[in-house]
Amino acid sequence: MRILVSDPLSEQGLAILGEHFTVDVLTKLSEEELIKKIADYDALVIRSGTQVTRKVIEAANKMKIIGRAGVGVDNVDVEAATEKGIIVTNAPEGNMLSAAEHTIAMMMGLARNIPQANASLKSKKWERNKFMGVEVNGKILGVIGLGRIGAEVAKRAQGLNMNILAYDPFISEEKAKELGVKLTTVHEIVKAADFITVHTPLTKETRNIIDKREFGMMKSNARIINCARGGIINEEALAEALQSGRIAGAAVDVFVNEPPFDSPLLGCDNLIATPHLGASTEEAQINVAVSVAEEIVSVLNGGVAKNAINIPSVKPDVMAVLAPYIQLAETMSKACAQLLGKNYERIEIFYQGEIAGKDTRPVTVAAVKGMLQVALGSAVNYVNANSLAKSRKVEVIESKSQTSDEFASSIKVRITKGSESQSITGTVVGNAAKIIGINEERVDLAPSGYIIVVKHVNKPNVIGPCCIVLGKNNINISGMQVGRVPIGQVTIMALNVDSEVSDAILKEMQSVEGIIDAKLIKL
Ligand SMILES: NC(=O)C1=CN([C@@H]2O[C@H](COP(=O)(O)OP(=O)(O)OC[C@H]3O[C@@H](n4cnc5c(N)ncnc54)[C@H](O)[C@@H]3O)[C@@H](O)[C@H]2O)C=CC1
Ligand SMILES: O=C(O)C(=O)COP(=O)(O)O
Repeated sequence: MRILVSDPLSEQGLAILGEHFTVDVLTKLSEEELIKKIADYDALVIRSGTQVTRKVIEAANKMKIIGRAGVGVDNVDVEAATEKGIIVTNAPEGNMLSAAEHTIAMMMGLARNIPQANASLKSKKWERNKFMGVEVNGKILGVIGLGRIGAEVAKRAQGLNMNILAYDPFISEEKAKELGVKLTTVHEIVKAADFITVHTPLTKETRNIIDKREFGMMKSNARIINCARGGIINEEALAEALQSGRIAGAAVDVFVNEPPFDSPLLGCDNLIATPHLGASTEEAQINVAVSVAEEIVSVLNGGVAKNAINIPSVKPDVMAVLAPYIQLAETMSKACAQLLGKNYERIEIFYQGEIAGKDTRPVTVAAVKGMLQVALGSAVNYVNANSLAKSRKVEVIESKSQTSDEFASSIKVRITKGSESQSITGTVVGNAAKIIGINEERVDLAPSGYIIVVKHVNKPNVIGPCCIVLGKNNINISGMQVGRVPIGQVTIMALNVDSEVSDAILKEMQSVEGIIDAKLIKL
């Protein structure tokens, strides 16, 4: 397999990849060059320098995984990758401390005009009065985005005796309390803070979260820092606020366009800037490169992606419990879709018992995958199953009940088209998965191989002739389950058979008096 590394990656990461695959390091490729080359590769490793656009992804016909050696994936069209079934993964923790330290360094540099004073002295000037600074001690630091990096910045700033206000709609009061941080709104922060720092991803919601209006509310001695992503703070509004003296200064590591040679910010004396150096430490680069390389080795060898952004990822201990159910759910919905035999408009997955208390998202994705695979084959995988279901307008419904009947945990998959539906129930006993129900009938079947589901009237001389058809055609029956209903009523018989059964044989079975239908499920 071949890996393309299109941004600088540390030797340690390259060595891990090189042990398993052919690795090409080709940096600074244009979009056109990348499109031309990408079809040859099974995985792509990037940092912030490569734009992985929809066009690039459309050309990536062998690609299984895109690994971002760092945090931000705003340079990847994740939606396009998901539709194409490509895993997008990152290294969420490897550069967190470096980015937090850089933020603190930028704040201190900003407070004491260190870059400007350094440049002045090196041009043989001794301007002690010009570079009067401020202390950070006792000041208010507003943190917008209190995730991994935001929280590390808050902790370090507390060490400098700063008081922290934070805004993050996804952080609980409890977590904020644990960090000793007061949660409030963006507007309260911009009004009160002496220093403001942003640490969100760049999204629709966070783009321009600090704009002209927010600068209008700030104190005149406010200073603002962006070591997250260009565009979270509107660059034109920031340049105007700096040039007009509306605020005292800014420190910026990241820009809307990089390199930002046309940015109005570079002309502002009260701006200090670095060329996207937040993650540029020896330690961080080893961490992220090793993390992403190990992830790629795991995925391309059929293992799991721990840090995937576009598939539900769960902790390894939870995964150990879920794994047999993931396989079972996929098999059951594959069986169910074959029984229904037509396009479907809804899949329902009912979780009962202990499993209902777990994070069942990977099991649900597996059920959706199993159903779609019947029609779409290998074009569907864990990454694109949900998005394919959505684009085909198939509703996915999960429901849960923690009360269990005779099994500690069970799953029922029901697939519906109009007024017709089919359902299959299964469970895991020890490590063995089994199908315990087909529609309302109780069965006990291994969920593998070939199963013929025969709908018939419960009366004499139906099952025998039906089995004779199989025997006559040299099909061995390895297991049989018959639903228990009163004589004269309709029930099902499920037959495990050892080889494939042709349509002609199924037809012959259907012609037996009392047989209503006979369908083959291939698992
Ligand atoms: N300058 C550099 O070299 C580096 C920059 N970064 C950037 O730093 C940023 C933060 O990274 P992490 O802390 O690792 O990510 P994270 O995912 O741990 O934290 C992001 C936080 O932002 C919050 N958030 C999301 N939407 C929000 C909204 N609308 N308003 C307020 N908060 C919101 C989330 O709840 C989360 O707590 C990312 O943009 C990342 O790309 C990361 C590493 C290095
Ligand atoms: O990890 C991130 O989000 C970063 O911004 C670091 O970017 P880089 O890998 O240094 O191009």
